Amino acid sequence: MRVLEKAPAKINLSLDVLHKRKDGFHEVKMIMTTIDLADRVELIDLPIDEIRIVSHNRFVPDDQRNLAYQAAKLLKKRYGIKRGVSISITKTIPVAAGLAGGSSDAAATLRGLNRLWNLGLSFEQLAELGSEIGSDVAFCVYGGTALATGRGELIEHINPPPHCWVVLAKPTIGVSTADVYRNLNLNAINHPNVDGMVNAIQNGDYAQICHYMGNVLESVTLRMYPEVANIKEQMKRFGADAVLMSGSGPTVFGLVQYESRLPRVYNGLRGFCDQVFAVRMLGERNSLD
Ligand SMILES: C[C@](O)(CO)[C@H](O)COP(=O)(O)OP(=O)(O)OC[C@H]1O[C@@H](n2ccc(N)nc2=O)[C@H](O)[C@@H]1O
Ligand SMILES: Nc1ncnc2c1ncn2[C@@H]1O[C@H](COP(=O)(O)OP(=O)(O)OP(=O)(O)O)[C@@H](O)[C@H]1O
Repeated sequence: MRVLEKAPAKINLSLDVLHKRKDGFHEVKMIMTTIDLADRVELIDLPIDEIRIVSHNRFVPDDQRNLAYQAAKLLKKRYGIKRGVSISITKTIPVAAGLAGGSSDAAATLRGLNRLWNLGLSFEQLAELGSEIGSDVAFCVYGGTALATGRGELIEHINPPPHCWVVLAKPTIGVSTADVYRNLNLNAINHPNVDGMVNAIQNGDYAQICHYMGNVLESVTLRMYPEVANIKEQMKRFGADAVLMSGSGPTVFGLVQYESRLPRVYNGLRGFCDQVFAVRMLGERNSLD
């Protein structure tokens, strides 16, 4: 049997870090939403008890380092499953980009294996398993739009933001999330108003959404990689309504309300970056279909 799952990327419309926890992780408060940029994860039964990763992307590990592999292994162990699976990942989401590509592949693997192996697990159970793999996986199990707290695994669903376009530009560098958190100076944080963002989204107020966009991790990544600040500047100059770095970066996204303004932003950025995308904000829970 064969099962196909869509694995969409996320962006953080707002990302605040409250403090460092005893377990070494940081307590966060952030708004995540899915966008129409997705990997494809295909799961096929194997006649032998083995997890196989197939990915024709040289930046994606094809062994136990792959988060999709870890998802399958965790499910097998937790539920004593003695079946093999081939996990074929077609990457569209740039790697190490701040868009949760690996986390979304892991979440898609959890959803897909739940179907392939008829486990009957709820999304809540899958999200709980996912949080053992990485902080972003729980959100990616559900997709949609959410306020995420804890180390990012405590998910509270909120309304989708109003429809708009998202232009993404990723410089050729890859960023280590652990390095960014490690270099964050908690005493010099300019905290974004995450509650203001929640209200703006619940009210469907596009201008206020633009107003409340903020990400404390920008301070670290922009210092490490000045080209990210340059891309932000260019995106503003080409007419995006609001511009922010996603997650720990280095991808920068810009919101554009009117389709007529999109070509100028998209084409302008193509001159600076080789990885540029113009996609729809999805934000609805059924965006995984
Ligand atoms: C930056 C974000 O992508 C925003 O959505 C996430 O906070 C990071 O999520 P992620 O990539 O799934 O992160 P994980 O794989 O769980 O953790 C990678 C590393 O980032 C650091 N980390 C991550 C999440 C968190 N709340 N505090 C942390 O300090 C830890 O050093 C950890 O070892
Ligand atoms: N399925 C996968 N796809 C991409 N990278 C993966 C995958 N599994 C493991 N990795 C490893 O994880 C690292 C980070 O990749 P990923 O694309 O998930 O980063 P990210 O988008 O910055 O994640 P996040 O936004 O959750 O911090 C890569 O360098 C790669 O070695």
